[in-house]
Amino acid sequence: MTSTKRSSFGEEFMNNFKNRNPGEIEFHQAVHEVTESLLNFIEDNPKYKNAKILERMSEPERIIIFRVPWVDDKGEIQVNRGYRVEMNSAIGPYKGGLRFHPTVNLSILKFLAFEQVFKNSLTTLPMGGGKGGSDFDPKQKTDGEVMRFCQSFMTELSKHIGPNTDVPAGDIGVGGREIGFLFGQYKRLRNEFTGVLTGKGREWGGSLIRPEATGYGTVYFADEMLRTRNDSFKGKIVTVSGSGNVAQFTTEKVNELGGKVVTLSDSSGFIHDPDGIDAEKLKFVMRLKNIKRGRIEEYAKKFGAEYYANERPWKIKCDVALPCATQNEINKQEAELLIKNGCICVSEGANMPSTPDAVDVYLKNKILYGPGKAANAGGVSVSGLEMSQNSLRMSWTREEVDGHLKRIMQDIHTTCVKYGKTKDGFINYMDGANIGGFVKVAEAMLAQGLV
Ligand SMILES: NC(=O)C1=CN([C@@H]2O[C@H](COP(=O)(O)OP(=O)(O)OC[C@H]3O[C@@H](n4cnc5c(N)ncnc54)[C@H](O)[C@@H]3O)[C@@H](O)[C@H]2O)C=CC1
Ligand SMILES: O=C(O)CCC(=O)C(=O)O
Repeated sequence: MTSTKRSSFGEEFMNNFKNRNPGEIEFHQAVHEVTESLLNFIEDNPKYKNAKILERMSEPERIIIFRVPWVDDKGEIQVNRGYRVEMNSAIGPYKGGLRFHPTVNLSILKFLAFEQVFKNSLTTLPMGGGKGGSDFDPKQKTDGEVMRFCQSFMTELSKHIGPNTDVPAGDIGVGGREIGFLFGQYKRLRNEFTGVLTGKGREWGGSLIRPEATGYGTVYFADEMLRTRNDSFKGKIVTVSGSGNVAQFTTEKVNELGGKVVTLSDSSGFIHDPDGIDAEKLKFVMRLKNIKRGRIEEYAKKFGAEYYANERPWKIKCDVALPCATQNEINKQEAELLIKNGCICVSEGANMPSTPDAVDVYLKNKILYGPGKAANAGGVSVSGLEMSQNSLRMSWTREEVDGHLKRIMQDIHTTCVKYGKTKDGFINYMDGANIGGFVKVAEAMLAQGLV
């Protein structure tokens, strides 16, 4: 096959895809990245091309959009929009988080749901892909307001989900509090106590290690990558962005493995603490973010660290960078700065935090780059284990779940190496994750006929 033919398939596919999804730039970005990785593979395996697998995988099986009316503390009616994108169920029930954030729109949820399909396939567990959420902003809302919103959101969503159909979980703005309110309303409406959501509390069907899993997994994956160069976290300076669920447990695990985390951020700015964010300081961050729901700037005031308003942490010199906040939070200039300052490894706790030209910089410089769909798959993996425990009506110990998580992250790493190793020995984890995630879903779709 000539390279002209290869690129013309890609171009035609992307043009059609963009015409079908006008203006959805994040969705375009996610599909384009996967397509680039898959072009040669699909040309070499015409069964996938003939069955239009990529065309089908980039079209959601179903999208549900609904009105979410609720009453605020002043007695005023508020109206938000709710979504669930059910992307692909070839290898299991739809599975993926809910995001509550004012920026939520269809493009963002379709990109997240598309990524989730590949990620869930990589976990080795039987989970399809989906994602949902709302443009509701939980910031500065009281617990009562959040509860009323969640109850209204679930009143509609409950018609479309179920433990064998679609199992949502948390994402940005959706943590233990929100999952509790959502679960309570589902149970009340359906009169069923089932594993319809993951990330539940320990006492009511949740799994140990689920809160920690995404952050721990991101660090386990980075550790696996470092091992390929006979290296480890010992003595490494690490920059982390975000200060929510993923950032917190990423920091905890880096500390445990002997590295030093020197930054955290939120949407208002970042803090730099050259002495390191140790266990005591991390406890303060957890209280600040999970209970007080305050701003990261307060860390600087408490511990005398530097605070940089409206900036991101990538100008700080580091060995390892772990973006754990949101999409497109590292651009080309920032990626170049990371390399210039000696960064040797980027492992993505967030979904698609690096812009395409930032990824090009990592690959051109042959640093260790773990894309989100591989590096942050630990969260959904333990969600899968939560579903297994719910089905068995059993709870596994912390050690058991952590052992499974470690093994799954190692398996994902092995898959990336299998499909991503280039002739000169460099491991292109992006290609590896995209091809490795694709094959299992594509084979299932071929086996199940035209659905
Ligand atoms: N919670 C989970 O299990 C998983 C989460 N992820 C991804 O990890 C990332 C973080 O999610 P969580 O920690 O769960 O959410 P969270 O709501 O607990 O924390 C989000 C953090 O990102 C920061 N943030 C949000 N928007 C930002 C912006 N525009 N600029 C700078 N900072 C911003 C927030 O201030 C907060 O610190 C997201 O990309 C999410 O999709 C990926 C896999 C699983
Ligand atoms: O735990 C889950 O089901 C979903 C986690 C998630 O949303 C993600 O992996 O991005």
